[in-house]
Amino acid sequence: TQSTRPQRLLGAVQKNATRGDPRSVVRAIDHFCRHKEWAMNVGDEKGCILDSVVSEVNPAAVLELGTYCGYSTVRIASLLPPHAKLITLEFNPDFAAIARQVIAWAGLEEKVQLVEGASGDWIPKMKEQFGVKTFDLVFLDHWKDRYLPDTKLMEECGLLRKGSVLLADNVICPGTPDYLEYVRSSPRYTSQYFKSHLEYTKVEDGLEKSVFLG
Ligand SMILES: O=C(NCCCOCn1ccc2cnccc21)c1cc(-c2ccc(F)cc2)cc(O)c1O
Ligand SMILES: [Mg+2]
Repeated sequence: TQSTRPQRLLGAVQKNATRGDPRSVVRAIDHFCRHKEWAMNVGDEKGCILDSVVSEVNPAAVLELGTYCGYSTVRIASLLPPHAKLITLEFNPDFAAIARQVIAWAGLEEKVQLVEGASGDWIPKMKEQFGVKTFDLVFLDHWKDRYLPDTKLMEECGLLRKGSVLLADNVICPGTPDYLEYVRSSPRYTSQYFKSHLEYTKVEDGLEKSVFLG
């Protein structure tokens, strides 16, 4: 039977990356997506911006909304201090199954908890289910029309503290206009746009970094 693109991406990781070497996993995925098949990973250009924000925040607790094949999960987890935890949420069970194997190949299982399901269902249960107090960093990369409702939900559930950083992918392409309007106009956030390009293309895209002011 036909393989899926995520399965072929995993094959490229297992063929070209070294077990336990997160950077080689990232490099293998970027090479596959640039030269073989495009896929919706944050990619190498926006990935460098992601890396710099993660390093600056040096988070103990991270939430990623949208795992896909685990590319940004591996980038983030490889930069976390010891004992820091990354919870990543994926709606699609087939994507989740591939991501688990990519994360394992990178040797980062200890730092990552992959949860399957919808953000609207899981965000209200984060504290009781995972013993989370607040998130130091949230990477939004899931359905673009869920960025705003889920940000409001995280506020309501007390998952953000003064200084929590939201980093949102795709604020230009595919675009998240209602979310951008909200974080840029709300007195409760300080927002900054990092201009870049849609992964593996010349199309404009960017990341929006928003600091919650409490
Ligand atoms: O659609 C995208 N990502 C989202 C996937 C589903 O996420 C669903 N999902 C994952 C957890 C989760 C939790 N709760 C609900 C839904 C939840 C996405 C799309 C593009 C893109 C840009 C141009 C094109 F021509 C075509 C596609 C680029 C990106 O970087 C993206 O991230
Ligand atoms: Mg994205």
